[in-house]
Amino acid sequence: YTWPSPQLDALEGARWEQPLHFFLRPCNAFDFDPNGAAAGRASGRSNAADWIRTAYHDMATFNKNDKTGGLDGSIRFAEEQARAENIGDGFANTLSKIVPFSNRYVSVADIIALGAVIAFETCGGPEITFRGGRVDATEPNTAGVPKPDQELDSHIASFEKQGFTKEEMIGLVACGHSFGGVQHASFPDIVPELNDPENTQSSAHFDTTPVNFDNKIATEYMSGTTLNPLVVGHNDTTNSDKRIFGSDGNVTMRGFADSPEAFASTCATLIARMIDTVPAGVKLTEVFTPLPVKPTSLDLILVGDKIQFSGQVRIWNATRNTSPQVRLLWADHTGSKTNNATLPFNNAGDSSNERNSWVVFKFGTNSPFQFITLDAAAGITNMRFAVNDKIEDQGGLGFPVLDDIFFSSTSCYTGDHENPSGGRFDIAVRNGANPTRVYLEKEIRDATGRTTIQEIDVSPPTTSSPSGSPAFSIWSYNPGNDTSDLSAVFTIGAEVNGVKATRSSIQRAVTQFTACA
Ligand code: HEM
Repeated sequence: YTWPSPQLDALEGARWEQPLHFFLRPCNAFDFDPNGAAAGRASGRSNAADWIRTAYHDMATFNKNDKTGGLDGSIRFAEEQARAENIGDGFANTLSKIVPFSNRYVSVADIIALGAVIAFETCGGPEITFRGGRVDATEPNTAGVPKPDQELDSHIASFEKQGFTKEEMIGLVACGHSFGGVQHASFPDIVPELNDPENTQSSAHFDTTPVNFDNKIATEYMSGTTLNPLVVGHNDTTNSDKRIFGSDGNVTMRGFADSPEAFASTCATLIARMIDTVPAGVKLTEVFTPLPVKPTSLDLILVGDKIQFSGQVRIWNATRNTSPQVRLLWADHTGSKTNNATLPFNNAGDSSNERNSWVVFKFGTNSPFQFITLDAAAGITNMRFAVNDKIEDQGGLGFPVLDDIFFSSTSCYTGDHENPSGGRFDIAVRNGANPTRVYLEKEIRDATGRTTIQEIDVSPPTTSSPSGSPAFSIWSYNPGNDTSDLSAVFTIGAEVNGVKATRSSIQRAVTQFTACA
């Protein structure tokens, strides 16, 4: 895709930089057992397994006939979690970790899908094709997640309704049950209390490698050594994996046991289909690859007749040792294309996950990084980067920068810095931009946990508005003593020629400016 796209930029970071993978380091990490982890013991459960099960249970309500249900974040509703088909605390645990990573561009449902993708990719599984754009349900879905005590025919019918054939059912269950196990607490009739100090949650595992993806779920099943509690459980009524795995005479499972590659590629296909099972009307994004060069966190602030410009640029597939030299070249409103600055390497900033590494160059954030100071009238219109002298400009398009509407350093707060009693947001609007509306955007969660944007109108200039550059006018918003606005962070939105758009990726609070004179 072409930068900038607020939604794809956010999804690209979440999907490829994978901040969620820190919760899966190591893959047996489990954050909800103070007696186990605190005492240095294995809990027998893992965040990774819970995330995969959460994605499946959110999706499994899909009804292909009327295209309702599916992966839409409805598992976050207490009413769904209270159903017998969703027994256990795995869903609440998962959501408490991953939902904070959802935002205006990445829905709760996208983050649930991504949690499963990242669990597979971090813990030995295949790469899974990911798209974004899922829409969060506003109410619980109809029940429909399979339970272990159902008969084979009803499982076949259930997967059929979810959009999967019998063979695909075998695959999907085997892929999921490559992780985790059955807990005593949720299924005391299937699993006894294990009294194992290295399995404090008493989870009877589906295979001998419960925190990693591999085909042991199939090899152990085929060789008859499996301890899978849904295959060799003492009560045959709940041996659903046994009925499902054997439902085609073991043809599918034998294939998985014979070929780890075939199992991995089948899982990549089926898990991708599972997470792309969404209700009618939802249009998923394209599949996107990591941008080789990606500007992020760009910020402009008007200071007198100058603009302080700061931001970052991420270089994909690089490490500290192979770090390139990066120069920023930019064009401005005077037509000059020769401005340039060499970007300092952020020493803290080479990062990696299980699969990728990248380096981040920062400019204009904290010492020792210097602001790039622009003449306010000249501003900036477009960036290019020279990476080891090779020009990166998205095939000639460059990286366009909107410098028409941004915060002015005359914004200020009154009273205590920690606890302001008042203040003013000043917004610089370039003469000629002619917005019909300028507003502050506050990201809030609605009553159902979805992120929405609250807009607060900013007033056009008055004669007493502080002046800085003759190229700009100042619009202002005074929150009075509204403590919710004085403690909040905002981006700026504007409507120009009937088109509404967010102007900056950086959120600012009134206390990020100086005290009012
Ligand atoms: C007929 C279909 C299925 C049945 C009856 C079934 C049943 C179960 C049961 C009883 C548990 C134990 C839960 C607990 O103790 O809290 C479990 C765990 C799990 N299931 Fe399934 N499952 C099915 C399909 C799937 C599918 C399709 C996936 C994913 C693709 C999946 C992923 C998981 C995972 C990862 C766990 C482990 C959770 C943990 O260790 O905390 N299951 N399943």
